[in-house]
Amino acid sequence: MSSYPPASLAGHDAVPLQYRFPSDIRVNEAGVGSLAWRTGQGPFGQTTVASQNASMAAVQWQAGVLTPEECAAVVAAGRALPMMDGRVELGADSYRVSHIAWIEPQPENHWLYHKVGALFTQINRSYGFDIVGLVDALQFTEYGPGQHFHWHMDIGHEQTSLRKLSMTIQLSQPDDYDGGALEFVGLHPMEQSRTQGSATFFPSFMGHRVQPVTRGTRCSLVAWAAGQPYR
Ligand SMILES: O=C(O)CCC(=O)C(=O)O
Ligand SMILES: [Fe+2]
Repeated sequence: MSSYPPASLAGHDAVPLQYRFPSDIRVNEAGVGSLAWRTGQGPFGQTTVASQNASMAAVQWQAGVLTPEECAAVVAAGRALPMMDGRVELGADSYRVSHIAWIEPQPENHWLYHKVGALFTQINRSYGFDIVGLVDALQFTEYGPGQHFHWHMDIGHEQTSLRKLSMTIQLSQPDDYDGGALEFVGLHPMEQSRTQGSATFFPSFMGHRVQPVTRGTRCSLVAWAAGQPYR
């Protein structure tokens, strides 16, 4: 398994606060707030600390989470479902152009849900996010020539506000297609994510995109581990 940033670059050290917020705010008639601390407490010189999370913005890869046979089975299951137009329009621009199908938790797909559950539970030992399961079905995605998914986050409104940790599994072989690179804001394109059966994990708030496929077909399985939204 590998990750960016490398685990050795970041620690789990506790960080003292420069300034502490009180638990409440007073708002005057004009709607302007001011802070007040309880007697004996103050904003400065507090001993309160917060702990760093070394994996908070880390992308991690794991090779061989699905065998080639399992990848083929997921592609067959996805293609057997009604394929939906995954198009999302952003003004005049097509934000996302691909075909998707939802692999629901029917008995024949339980093995895949168990696999995804085990992968998330294991990788979350480093992220330490408050995740409880999946609220979305598993997403099978297929990109043909010219298809892509522009920069986006997986977190958004409504149900997507529960997403914490994203995973995409490569179902295609690297030479099945050209283009189609999975990229993250501020990081170099990563070749690891092209290996068939490999999983890429990342916090769902990280900006990412899939570059246009220029030849062939790229298939992926995408899942999101969910829990209580930020608070
Ligand atoms: O196809 C992929 O690898 C990623 C797709 C994606 O970012 C998404 O469905 O949110
Ligand atoms: Fe995404």
